[in-house]
Amino acid sequence: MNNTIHDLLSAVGSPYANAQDCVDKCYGVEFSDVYAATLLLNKLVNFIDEDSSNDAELLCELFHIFLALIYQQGLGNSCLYIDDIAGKTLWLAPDASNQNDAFTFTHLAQIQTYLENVSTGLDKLEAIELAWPRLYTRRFYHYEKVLCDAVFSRVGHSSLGKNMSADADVNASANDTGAFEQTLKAQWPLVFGNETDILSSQALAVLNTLTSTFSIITGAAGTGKTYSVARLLYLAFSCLSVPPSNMLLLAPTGKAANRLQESISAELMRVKPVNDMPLFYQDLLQLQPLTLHRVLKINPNNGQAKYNLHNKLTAKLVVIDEASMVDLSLMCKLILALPADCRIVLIGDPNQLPSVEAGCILADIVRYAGTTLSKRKLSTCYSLLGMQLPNDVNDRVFHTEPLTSELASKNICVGLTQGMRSVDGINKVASAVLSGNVDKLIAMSENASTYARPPWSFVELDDSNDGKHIHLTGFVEKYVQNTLAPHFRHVAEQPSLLEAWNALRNFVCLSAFRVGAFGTEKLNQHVTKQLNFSVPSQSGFLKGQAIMIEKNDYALQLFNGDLGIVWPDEKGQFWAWFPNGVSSDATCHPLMFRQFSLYTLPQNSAAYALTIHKTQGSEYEMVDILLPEMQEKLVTRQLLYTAITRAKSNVSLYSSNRILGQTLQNDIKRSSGLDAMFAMREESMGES
Ligand SMILES: Nc1ncnc2c1ncn2[C@@H]1O[C@H](COP(=O)(O)OP(=O)(O)OP(=O)(O)O)[C@@H](O)[C@H]1O
Repeated sequence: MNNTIHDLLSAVGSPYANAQDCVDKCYGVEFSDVYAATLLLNKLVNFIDEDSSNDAELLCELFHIFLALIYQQGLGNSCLYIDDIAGKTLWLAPDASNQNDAFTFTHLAQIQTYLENVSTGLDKLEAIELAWPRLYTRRFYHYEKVLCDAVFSRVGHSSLGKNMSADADVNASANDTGAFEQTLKAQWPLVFGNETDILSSQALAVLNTLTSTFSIITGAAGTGKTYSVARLLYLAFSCLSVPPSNMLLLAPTGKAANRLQESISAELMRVKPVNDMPLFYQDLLQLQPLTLHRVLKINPNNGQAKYNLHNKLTAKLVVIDEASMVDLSLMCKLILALPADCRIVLIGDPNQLPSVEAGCILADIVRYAGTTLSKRKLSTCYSLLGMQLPNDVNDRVFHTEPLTSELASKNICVGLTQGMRSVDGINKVASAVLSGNVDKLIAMSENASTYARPPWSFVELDDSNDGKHIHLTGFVEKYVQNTLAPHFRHVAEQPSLLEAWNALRNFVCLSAFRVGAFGTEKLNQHVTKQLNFSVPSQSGFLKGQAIMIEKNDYALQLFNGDLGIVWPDEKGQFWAWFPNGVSSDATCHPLMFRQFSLYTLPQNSAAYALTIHKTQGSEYEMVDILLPEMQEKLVTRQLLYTAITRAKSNVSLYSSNRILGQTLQNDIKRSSGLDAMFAMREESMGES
């Protein structure tokens, strides 16, 4: 068998003349996908018997199965479900112009027979793992297995302090438990002062986390996740004796880590012991959130982590914020590098956009394990504080439905549901998006018409020329002229940097993409054009201009996605200013800025309008969302949900009915085998 893609493709009797032909005929497939699938097949033919290696139909089918696997991984799926492709046509162009293009797979039984015929070869290939009906590349199979092992090995061990347990079924040291309870009762008024009869979901989430080695706190934006984490850190030190030096606060991106620092220190300031500030408290305030890449010291050239299975991190408590953005491979690397007795806490909103790379770990675990606590766990939490479990305690934290899995009885996850920040209307709008309910979304907007500036408005754009709706053509120019340019003119007119920054952060215009008529590039160009002669400028930068960093610069501590503002110093010289979080020194202004020369900044761009992806993890008072004028598969309900939940007070969506309807139909469902692995593990535990 020859080694070139061209030869291999023709040898397997594929319908393609060469790799480019395959790319042209399989809509969405990239050259690298064809290359990877060809390499796999090329290797496999060395390990299979002569009959099979001469069976053109089998090889052609295998080539396309490998191609589908690589293609699915590129879309963020960790595996390929064979039953999802059997008998189906893949890669058909949207206009379906040429019926000969794309590929139709044979039926399930035939694929199963093919894979059985080459099963010995697949084993020898070592790059592929078949866990029928799932097909993986070995790497992703290994990642899911590591994660499954980590969850199961940890959830069996609810723990308090060093060797303690809150659960009745695990042996506890009475002395240690007593000391824990005593300190907890003493510290409780400081952290959850008014919760003396009924515990909120936040308090229960913190107590659950303190008594578990693996736990999750989920909730939409503003439900108090950070509020809970700050109190968890405080109690972990005071009640479990975990020193801040053994705590790791992690986030998936530098920007998310910066934001976490801002919000955590603000929350920690609120639980500050008033007159008698213990020394450790200063250390807690100094706790610097890091990215996962940074803490693991991942070599950007080869992806190898300095800290790993054989060289573990020193940590007793690890909190991973924005966990929905962490991909499978990175999470797996982190878990391998953590000591077995280290508590792992995942924080995030599983309904937001999943990670850019493959995986949807948070959503997978939460779906399988549920977000409610058992009544027994609730009683334990109340009794730790010497409180009685009320008869009418909020139902939502109980297991209200029959448990579907063993893992669901392990009290892994507490869901926070009450919005503490945004007006209630925004949470309802976000829920309607998640349930895909277009009519409800539009109706909610009509009901809101009595407000001066409604919490939610849907501004319908249309092509129909009926005179009733804003016309799609020319919309962007008008929008910039009437809304976006005046906003930034207002920012530039502010008397001080701080006021300009606050004005800038008050409002954001979000678009789904960079390119296209409704893309951020076009919007930014239009704003620059509008403001060019009416706002002071220096070296091509306008006063009050929003600026976004596009590349990490560890030396300058500026990270991809960091947002800053162009503003003059007292001598009139323009600089880029980036907020520095909240100062722990109460005498300083709460918001400090770091100042950078405009000439030495890492790669950056004007940021009058931002993509939704770039604002994941940020919040604004008011948000405008522009959906693209064309139907796009990547514009999904998760994307819209993420955009809407950036708003604290008001959100306006500009789109047509048709595009909105299609967006809500595009529901990201990533394939992963975690559910199946969890179920198999439970089954094997049941048997043993
Ligand atoms: N129990 C509470 N009592 C009073 N204020 C609260 C409570 N819980 C949260 N808050 C306040 O509500 C706001 C939002 O909370 P927080 O930032 O913790 O939410 P979040 O879920 O972390 O949001 P995001 O996902 O956007 O980071 C904060 O100002 C916080 O101080």
